[in-house]
Amino acid sequence: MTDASHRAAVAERAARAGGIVAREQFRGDLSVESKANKNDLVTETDRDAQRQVVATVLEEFPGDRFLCEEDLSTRARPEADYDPEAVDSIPDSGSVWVIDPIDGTANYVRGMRLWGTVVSAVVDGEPVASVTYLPSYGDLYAAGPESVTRDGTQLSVSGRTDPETFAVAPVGWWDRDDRDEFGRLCSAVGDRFGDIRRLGSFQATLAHVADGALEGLVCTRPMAPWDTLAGVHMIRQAGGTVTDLDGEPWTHDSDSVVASNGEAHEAFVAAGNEALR
Ligand SMILES: O=P(O)(O)OC[C@H]1O[C@](O)(COP(=O)(O)O)[C@@H](O)[C@@H]1O
Ligand SMILES: [Mg+2]
Repeated sequence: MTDASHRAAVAERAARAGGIVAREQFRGDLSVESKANKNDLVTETDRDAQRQVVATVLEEFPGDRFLCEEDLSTRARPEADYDPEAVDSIPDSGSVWVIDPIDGTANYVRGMRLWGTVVSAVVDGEPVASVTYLPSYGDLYAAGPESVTRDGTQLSVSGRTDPETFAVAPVGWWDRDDRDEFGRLCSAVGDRFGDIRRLGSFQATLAHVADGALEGLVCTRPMAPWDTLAGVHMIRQAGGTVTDLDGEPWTHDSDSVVASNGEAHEAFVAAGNEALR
């Protein structure tokens, strides 16, 4: 087994393990707190699921580093041999695991099924394996070095070529003072494409570009690697295109995300830039 395939297997096992913890508490009696604002939510379950993901990874890769959405200050598990080492950005060299224990916490809290547990294994700055597990749907997306699958079936992006038939997601959310940017983005997307979706989980939206359900998405804001990295990797393995608003290939420190099936990518870039004007 190569190091990459070992990491891919562990990413899948860890995402499943964390997702099962979250699924057990879904629609239960949740303890909900807000973080940066009233609508930026975290539950105790986010932390429980993250602990499970981290503990599963540490069983196979003790000493590896982690970039996680939630605080990593507590031990992975009481009897763990290692305190996990947290980093706050993706290092250029060495390995790191990027984790969002529940992407779509607002959906989760509302009892809506679209949320996922997301794990990427990154080596020398690049993802070698990414998994998005959507426990309430039972779907597991997994990207390795050469392909991406959903529940074992290989994926490719949508084959549609006519933008007037595209379904496109304007992604992200804004502070109240900047919210007209979202309005402009919806308008710019509506002017160019057939239909709009906003799903409440960035990683699920990216997975749906990889599986061809959506033709693309536009996010005009900087997002964290746990919101983006796994799904960007999936779209590339499915044959799609992912850039920033300058049309340059997306990297984990890009300040925007434009993802498409590769058809009319310039129209997606134009929609994002129009929203910023
Ligand atoms: O697709 P939408 O509705 O724009 O939602 C995107 C939002 O979903 C999220 O990916 C949800 O993330 P968390 O639940 O992990 O906080 C946000 O990062 C992002 O703002
Ligand atoms: Mg989250």
